[in-house]
Amino acid sequence: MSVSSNDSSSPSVEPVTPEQSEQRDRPNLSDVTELKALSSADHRIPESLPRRRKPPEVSYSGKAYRWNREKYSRQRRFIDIWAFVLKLMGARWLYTKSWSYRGGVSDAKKAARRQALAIWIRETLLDLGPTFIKIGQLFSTRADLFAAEFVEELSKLQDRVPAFSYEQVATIIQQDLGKSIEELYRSFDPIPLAAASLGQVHRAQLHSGEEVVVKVQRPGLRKLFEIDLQILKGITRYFQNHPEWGKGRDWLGIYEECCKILWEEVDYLNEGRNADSFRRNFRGEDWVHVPRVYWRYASPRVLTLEYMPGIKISHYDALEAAGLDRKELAQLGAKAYLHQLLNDGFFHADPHPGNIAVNPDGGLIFYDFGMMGQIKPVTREKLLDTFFGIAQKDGDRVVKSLIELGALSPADDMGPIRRSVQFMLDHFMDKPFEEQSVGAISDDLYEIAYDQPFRFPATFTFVMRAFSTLEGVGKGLDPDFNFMEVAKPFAMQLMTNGNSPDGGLLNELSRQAAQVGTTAFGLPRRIEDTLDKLERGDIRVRVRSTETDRILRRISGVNMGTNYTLLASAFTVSATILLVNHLYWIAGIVAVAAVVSGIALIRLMMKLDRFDRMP
Ligand SMILES: Nc1ncnc2c1ncn2[C@@H]1O[C@H](COP(=O)(O)OP(=O)(O)OP(=O)(O)O)[C@@H](O)[C@H]1O
Repeated sequence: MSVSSNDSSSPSVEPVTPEQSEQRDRPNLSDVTELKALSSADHRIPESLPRRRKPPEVSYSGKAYRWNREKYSRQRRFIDIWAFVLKLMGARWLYTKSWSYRGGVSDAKKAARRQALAIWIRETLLDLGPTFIKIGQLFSTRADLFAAEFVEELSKLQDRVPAFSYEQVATIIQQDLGKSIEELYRSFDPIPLAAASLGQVHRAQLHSGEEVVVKVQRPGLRKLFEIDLQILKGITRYFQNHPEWGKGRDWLGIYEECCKILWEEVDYLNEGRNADSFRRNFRGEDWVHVPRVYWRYASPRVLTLEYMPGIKISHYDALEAAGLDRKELAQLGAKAYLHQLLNDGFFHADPHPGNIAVNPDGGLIFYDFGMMGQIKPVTREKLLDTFFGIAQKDGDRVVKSLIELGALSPADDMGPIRRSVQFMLDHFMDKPFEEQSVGAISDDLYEIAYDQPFRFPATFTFVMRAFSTLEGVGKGLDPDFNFMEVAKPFAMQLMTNGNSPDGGLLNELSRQAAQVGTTAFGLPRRIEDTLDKLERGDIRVRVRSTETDRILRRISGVNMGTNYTLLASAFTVSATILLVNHLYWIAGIVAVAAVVSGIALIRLMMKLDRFDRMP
């Protein structure tokens, strides 16, 4: 990472250009240099601290962002956000109308329009700033809620936003830690190593000599979140009450989930605690590294971490140049995730390639612990139950465990959902389990969930996203990589070593044997199942009686007959009065109405007579 400044007395913070930003994610040989720097500790950090900074208010594209300031006007945000929502609703309405397009509504054209809308949404979210960038990134995991084009476009939402000034960095550190940068750090690089929507990362050195990075939060972020989330609550309520969009969707629940995640992300003390827990979970493993937190230099908006550089896991050329085995790294990545999920129940919920690096010994370094997922032991038990259900292609068991997991909200009629799950099990289980791709499985699941009156909870979608992202990372490193293959021994170990809820596979089998035994002595299994389904309301019994039908039809016919009689009488009386008053034309029209009502009455009477004569 180059650290340079043209004017040491008054250097200005340059926003990272798209080229520089892209450079970070492309295979980059300079990463190897970075590793050498780690071993020799000869990187240069400017000794003198800059005094004046000019806040860069333009983005990489040269565009000024209205949100990039310390103070926000509630009214302005209200107008900007509602303008976006109204435009979105208008665009959506227009895009679904065939008459507005001369070219017609072929599927390809519809998809192209949806794609154009998705691109516009992504760009506008970037314009609307950090809250919306983060929400867009969160929604990019929700293929159960949004169509594929939108999810794909949102997943490209990278927070390439302007860095904020060194002056602002210095003020935040002084306000939060009560000391100036000079007092706290021997040196401090004014140019950020990375700048994202929520904060930026600077290299620094402590007076005790330790190399560190300082993560500083964007000024005014909490205020912006407060304003935006309040406005969004109003919008969410509107959507929830909308007759079409609110149907079957818990938008308020989704809003609450987003709020929880966003507030957790802006608390750097929480991120520090997460980093510590994560390191503790891997303390026995020398192949996973987590930067140490310097708690004396930490606050909700400032986090000082051990400097731990490495080659980004997606920089394949640099990895090869450093003599690292890509296949092995792919396995390690998957192993690290299975360890987190199955052993610890605490996992990194954002494993994009920018957050994982490799050190010279081939160990994995994890960054950014702002978004973590947690799976409680009881949830793990249910997950295992789901696993058994999938293995046995038992749709009932899968749905039941998913309900217990909170992954499915029980609906009045679970029949269609159960049938969809069973259909998926019958189809995707055609292939052996280890040949499945996580991406394909989650796509199937989301396809089932989309348009159904249930939603997956955030944890579940995080796990699926973490797995599919990781699968992508693994396949990039090693085209033959198969996540399921790596997962299988882990799952088998869990099932057989007593960690499983029921004490292992043998216990599970004996439990099932006992169950079968009980059923054999009692009612046949199918009757039991049917009674279960009846109790759950999955089976609807339709009782039809011809006699009741006949009576109902007759009652309804008699009702109609009364109406026609009334109409015919009213029209006849009116026509007579009009005739007496010499209003011949109107009288004629009303008389025709009276005749029509009379004919309808006669036809109805004949129909009723036919019904009565039917056996
Ligand atoms: N301890 C560290 N040592 C070396 N580099 C680090 C360290 N922590 C972070 N970085 C670098 O800074 C980048 C951004 O860090 P991090 O992801 O924690 O910030 P962020 O503001 O949460 O960014 P984003 O929202 O994009 O994930 C990392 O990708 C990594 O290159």
